[in-house]
Amino acid sequence: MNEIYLGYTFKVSPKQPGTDILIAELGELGFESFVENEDGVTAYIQKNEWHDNILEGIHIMNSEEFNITHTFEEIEQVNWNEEWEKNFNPIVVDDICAVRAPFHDTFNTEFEIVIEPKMSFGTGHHETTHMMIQHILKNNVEGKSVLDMGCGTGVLAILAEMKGAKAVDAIDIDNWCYLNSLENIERNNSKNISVYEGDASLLEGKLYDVIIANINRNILLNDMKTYATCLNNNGLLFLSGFYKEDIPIIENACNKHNLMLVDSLEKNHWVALKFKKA
Ligand SMILES: C[S@@+](CC[C@H](N)C(=O)[O-])C[C@H]1O[C@@H](n2cnc3c(N)ncnc32)[C@H](O)[C@@H]1O
Repeated sequence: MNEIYLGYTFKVSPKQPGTDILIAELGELGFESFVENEDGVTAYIQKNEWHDNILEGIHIMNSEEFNITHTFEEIEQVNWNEEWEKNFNPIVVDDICAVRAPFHDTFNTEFEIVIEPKMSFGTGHHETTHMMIQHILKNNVEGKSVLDMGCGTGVLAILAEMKGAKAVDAIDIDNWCYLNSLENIERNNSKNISVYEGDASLLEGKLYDVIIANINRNILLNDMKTYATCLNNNGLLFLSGFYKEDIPIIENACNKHNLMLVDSLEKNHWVALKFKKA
């Protein structure tokens, strides 16, 4: 990765949920990597994706509820490994599933996933990844065909495979995530996962028993019809990447396609919903 990046360091008060909201908004504008710190977050964007007024479209910066200041610098070469290594602690979800880096000690949990996340989203630290892991742990995927849409590091696809899914497709629109998922799949010795770079247009003619999509509200709404078409009857759809306030709009879009809400998890304002196709 020799592209030139701009690194914005934001101080956010109150830090939560301000930092999460800010990260979600920056992600929509093309910022692609986020390193949280004590006061907020440093967000990176490639220079060719950047323009002078980029921060003007960020609603939370004009909100009276939060005080956000920032500095920024141009960076010739970011040492991504160093960045994420200093910020990546192993996590254990419900004492059953650990997500750790290759340099951490092993855990004695039923499932252990080794991830080298680099710039891809999905170390299990983010609330949405954590809750999607919880959903997968609670549900039977044995012998099922699974789609992990917006796979990031591939962490959710890897867990589904470890839990006995017979075939898993993992798709991400981002080239870096696609490559990182391939690496992590090999690292975890996953045999039944196929990774593709692209979006919902790759799904034509596909059918799954379970679809997992942790992306964001607008992309989920946009692609809902495709997900519904690709889901077998009685199939399960797990959705995350949006806030509690977005539940009615997401549920409404799902209901239009015979997808009924059957379970929900919430963590720091983020939610992860389970739908069943009638
Ligand atoms: C919030 S991350 C989730 C990563 C991982 N599944 C997890 O749970 O940690 C969302 C991922 O969706 C990808 N993405 C964004 N838009 C997409 C689209 N239209 N189709 C497929 N993937 C997309 C992003 O590149 C990013 O890796």
